[in-house]
Amino acid sequence: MKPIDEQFELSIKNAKENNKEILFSYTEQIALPYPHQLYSSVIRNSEDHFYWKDPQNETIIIGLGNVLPIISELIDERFRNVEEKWENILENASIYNSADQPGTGPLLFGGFTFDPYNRKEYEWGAFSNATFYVPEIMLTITEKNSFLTVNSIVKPESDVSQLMYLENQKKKILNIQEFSNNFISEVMKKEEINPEEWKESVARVISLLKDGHLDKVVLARKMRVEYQQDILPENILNHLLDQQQTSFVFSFGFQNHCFAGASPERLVKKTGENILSTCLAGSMKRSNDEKHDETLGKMLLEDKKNRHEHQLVVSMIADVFRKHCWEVNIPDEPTLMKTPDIQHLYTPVKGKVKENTSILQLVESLHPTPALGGTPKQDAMRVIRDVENMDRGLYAGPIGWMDYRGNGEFIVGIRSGLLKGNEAFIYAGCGIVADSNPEDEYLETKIKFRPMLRALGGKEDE
Ligand SMILES: C=C(O[C@H]1C=CC=C(C(=O)O)[C@@H]1O)C(=O)O
Repeated sequence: MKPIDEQFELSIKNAKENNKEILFSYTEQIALPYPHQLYSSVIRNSEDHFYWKDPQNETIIIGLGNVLPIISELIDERFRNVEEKWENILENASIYNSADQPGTGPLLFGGFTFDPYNRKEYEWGAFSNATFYVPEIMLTITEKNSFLTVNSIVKPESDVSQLMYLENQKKKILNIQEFSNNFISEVMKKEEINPEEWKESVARVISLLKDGHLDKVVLARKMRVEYQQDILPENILNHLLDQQQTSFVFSFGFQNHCFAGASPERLVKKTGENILSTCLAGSMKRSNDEKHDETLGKMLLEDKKNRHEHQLVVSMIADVFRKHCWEVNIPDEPTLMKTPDIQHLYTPVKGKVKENTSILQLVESLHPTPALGGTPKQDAMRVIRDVENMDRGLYAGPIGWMDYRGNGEFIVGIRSGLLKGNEAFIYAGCGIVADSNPEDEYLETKIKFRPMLRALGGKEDE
């Protein structure tokens, strides 16, 4: 591969000849100059940024800056709209990448809100129904290698000074020396939003489930935490990385808002023709005592209500996979997935996808699974809109990335919160079925708030 300056000049020539703006992207393999403890510091002072890490540390992707936003306010068409815009950009792009590693080269990072039909609350003002962007500089760190990608929009009038600017920007990501600190300013106020009303909503939904055609509805609620000073996303990320090593850890900064969390739930991963999804539903608290923790796990595996909640998710994901795949692999029985605060029933679903099926088509077909919405899907969404009385924003929505080769990974944005100035809004929900109990569901959401509360430095509830 030719050096970056030669490739850049070729791209300028190309832009001039065709009289249009093109995306220039150049990826090189690098030796990472610092240890992983510094990763969270990379996002410091960067308004638009993202950080992504899967639980196995297979792929860490850190992006800074935003050279190309792809935003959609469409409702049903938002997935296709993002895909079309992305395809148009890629058609003319100048891409130089000799690595065949997924997650390198030009890549879109972002997310879809949970329900574009719902009203918007002020805290989610920065995010559209679909909010994605291509970062200016990006690090991709795999188990064995590290790659640096720079992206830039080349215009007919561009010159090499643009490249000098990019070289400077590269230093931002390569010359990190200082650790993020763990400092979080004092919590001034911590409030659960309408907890009693929420329990009443759960009771209403239970009676609907008892006499209607609905099988399951997931209801969520929120907490608001207020601090003396502005929250620094890098410090929250640092905490999440320390505390939630078995989850996907993400931070999505956009226009001074940051949606961050540690989600245990993959929506879909696509690598070539291989796809993978995770059915995660049915929950039980954990115990510090190993024996008791095992007993709790066994109780969960044998509990009829939780197995029913879980099976609805498996059936739905299996249907979507059977539609899009020529080979599907689903274990007969769930196993347990444990995070520090809670354990879940877990079934991984694998498939080999038919040709020409994109990751966004899969995201569209899967979202929301009955782990976040309910069954039947559309009726459950209507009930959530009616009774939840809240804008979920990106909470429980598909959050993730897709590269220019069509590989990518999306999770559902749970165990998460929105950081905005000196306020944090955090969210937790649970699956309601006919034999649920409002008080138990309330206690379950309390446990699900813990990972974010702990990361935010707020006192954890018992
Ligand atoms: C909706 C959430 O969790 C989902 C994922 C796993 C288990 C769940 C449950 O047992 O209810 C939920 O479906 C949340 O954490 O906010």
